[in-house]
Amino acid sequence: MKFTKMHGCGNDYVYVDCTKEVIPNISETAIRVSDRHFGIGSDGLILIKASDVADFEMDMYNADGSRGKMCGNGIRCVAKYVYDHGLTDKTTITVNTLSGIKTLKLTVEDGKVSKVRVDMGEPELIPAQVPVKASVLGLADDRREAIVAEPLEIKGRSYDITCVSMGNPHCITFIGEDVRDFPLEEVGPVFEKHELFPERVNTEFINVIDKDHLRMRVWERGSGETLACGTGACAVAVASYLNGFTGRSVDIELLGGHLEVVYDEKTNHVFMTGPATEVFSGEIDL
Ligand SMILES: N[C@@H](CCC[C@H](N)C(=O)O)C(=O)O
Repeated sequence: MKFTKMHGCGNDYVYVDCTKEVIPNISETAIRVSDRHFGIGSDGLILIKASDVADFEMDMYNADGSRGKMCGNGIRCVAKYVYDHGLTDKTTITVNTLSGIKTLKLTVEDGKVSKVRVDMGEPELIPAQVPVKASVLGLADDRREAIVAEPLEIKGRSYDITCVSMGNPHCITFIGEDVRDFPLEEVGPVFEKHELFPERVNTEFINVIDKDHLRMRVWERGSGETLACGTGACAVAVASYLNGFTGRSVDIELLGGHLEVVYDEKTNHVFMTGPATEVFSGEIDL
């Protein structure tokens, strides 16, 4: 299998051009290639496919082989791949995902994509759609209002949580201590598998730096701690705005870089801008 390793702010995936390759047993292949000791080493596997409804299709798998509906960092890298590898010469492209068609605007410098702006669509706030089982928090399961700053006890500590889907479920909590010192490995898996989240969850732990800046660490369902999460950053921008911590435009500092996110008032869409980087290409026997 020919592959290309790419990352967006350190959130790294193995990319396969499935307009040319056919992958057997995709979940097992994702587990195998993601292994950082016995495989290529990545947060998961992303297949780039032809599409009947958009310019391309993205099919993404986490490191544990589970399928993701959307990947914010991944989709920027898909855009870079298809442009830099000559699959398109368009600088505005559409990509179909399990959470709908996204439109991406590519910035090209010296013939290569350096930066991508993605229209991530509207955030989903209705608890049952995120999905979140609101009754676990003592709220009605058919509630239409967002879950914003509701207390949840995890390992003897109360966290105020806000729940947002950006095509995949996110639980956001703003904490007082420096996120860089937070025991994510202990706490992240407890959030991920909590009964509140019927499809597991991605959890973001956030410091508010000021009205325009946030610092974030993330525990992703299916991959554990990653250096960045694009859908997570978008969910965080929405959550921070709903909590009144920031305005509609924020710079988010992640362990692997920065993402700019705008929660647009007119369209109710979230726009994410960030880098995409190719690391190396290779070939692996499956
Ligand atoms: N890192 C991604 C999100 C990947 C999928 C996620 N772990 C899930 O299963 O929901 C991003 O950049 O958005």
